[in-house]
This record gives sequence, C-alpha cells and structure tokens, in this order.
Amino acid sequence: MATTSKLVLLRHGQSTWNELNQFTGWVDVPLTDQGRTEAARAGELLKEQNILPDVVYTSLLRRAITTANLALEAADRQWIPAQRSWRLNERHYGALQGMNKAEVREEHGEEKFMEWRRSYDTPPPALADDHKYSQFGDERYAHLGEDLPRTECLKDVVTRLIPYWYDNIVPQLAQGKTVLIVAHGNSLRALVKHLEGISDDDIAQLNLPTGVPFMYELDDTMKPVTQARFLDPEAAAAGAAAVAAQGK
Ligand SMILES: O=C(O)[C@H](O)COP(=O)(O)O
Repeated sequence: MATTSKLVLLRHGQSTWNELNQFTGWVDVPLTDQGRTEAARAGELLKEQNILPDVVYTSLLRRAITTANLALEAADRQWIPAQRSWRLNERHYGALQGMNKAEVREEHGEEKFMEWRRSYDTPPPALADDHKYSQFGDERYAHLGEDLPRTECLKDVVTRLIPYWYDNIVPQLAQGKTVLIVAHGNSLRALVKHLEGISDDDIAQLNLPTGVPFMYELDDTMKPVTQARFLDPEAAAAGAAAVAAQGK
C-alpha cells in the first residue's frame, strides 16, 4: 500500500519588521511578543491535532529558528533533529530591505510595488555590499562566496530551494516521516508553487499568514493527496488578508 507522509509548513511568527511594515528579506530581525505567542500557539495546534514532527528544517534566520524552537517546545518535540539552510531563507529583497512598504508603494506606484513584491521573475534593484542591510561578509553565508544574492525574484528562490527539497527533505518524507519546515512568506510560497503546480501568474495571489501551520499529505511521488489544511483556518484567513493589505 502506498505510504503517505505529512508535511507541515509554518511561516515564522510576526517579526519586528513585519510589525513596522518594512521589507525584511535576509535582514536577521527577531520576533515580536505577538510573534512569540503565535509560535507557541502553532506548537499547541500540532499537539492538539496529534501532528508530531519527526524532523524540523529552518532557514538561517532567527525569526524562523526561534519560531521552530517555541513551537517544538509547546508540542513537546524539542528533541527531534533539526537541519538549517540558507536555501530556506526568505527571498532576498535587494535594495528594498529595510524600506517601508507603504513608502515604496507611494514613491514608485502600485504597479512597480506589486511587480517587486509579487511578480515571479522581476527582482527588486540589487543591494550594495556596503549597505547597512547587506549580508556581505556575514559568516553564515561565507561558503556562497560571490554567489551571495544581492537581490532575488521568486523564480530565484525556487531555483535555490527546490534542490534542497529533493536532496534533503524528500528522503525523510519517503521514509514516511512527518516533516516540519519553518521558514518565510516567500520561501514557502516557492515550495507551495512547486507542490501544487501553481502558474507563474497565479502564485502572485498567494499570501501566507505568520505563525499558522498548514499541512499536506503527500504520496510516494511527493504529490499532495490532500489540499493544504491550515490548523487554524480562521486565524490563517485573517493573517493572509493582513499580509495582502500590507503597503496599502
Ligand atoms: O521579507 C519580508 O518583507 C516579508 O517577510 C515578506 O514580505 P512580503 O509579504 O512583502 O513579500
């Protein structure tokens, strides 16, 4: 009988720059108190619904790592193995990192704002290496050398994330394990696009809430056999609407 496996995706809880409505990307900002509460609630939902991760994957950014730690503590699963990779990082927002979303929309207009924020293959302008919000020289990315991103579009995220999905995450799922990935709005949008075969145009409509886990059951070809299910649908709908409204 074909085995299915459970994949749980969780965007980090609210961060300080989410609260300030600033483009964040690879800038390593912490969670707010609300974000910490969201993270713990995510873990409670996992426990209440008996969805018990066997392994967790996070980006190299503290807002995801802290969210994973708080959720696993609430789910009493802190002991499971964890793997971390830059390939799960948020999309690099280039020269927009640190800028206020409403101000960018005001200054450049709705069309350009949405093109930089939600188009599939148009990245924002690149971030200069000497900019205060650049990751140039950050030890955790030293191995990337000149390949360190200075900006990314969603297509770039798909290109650097999907090999990690196949090389590191799929083998765990193929063993029937329950996998938890704690990452970011756009890195998770890239993975959802791949899993659900969403078109380059239609993916612009997808916004993910902070701190609400959603789950797929996958077959042995890693295709979803169930629709994505948010463990708290009301909170998810409210959160996604708030993300869509950012910058308005
Ligand atoms: O990096 C950021 O600014 C957010 O995490 C994602 O922002 P977005 O929803 O505007 O892409």
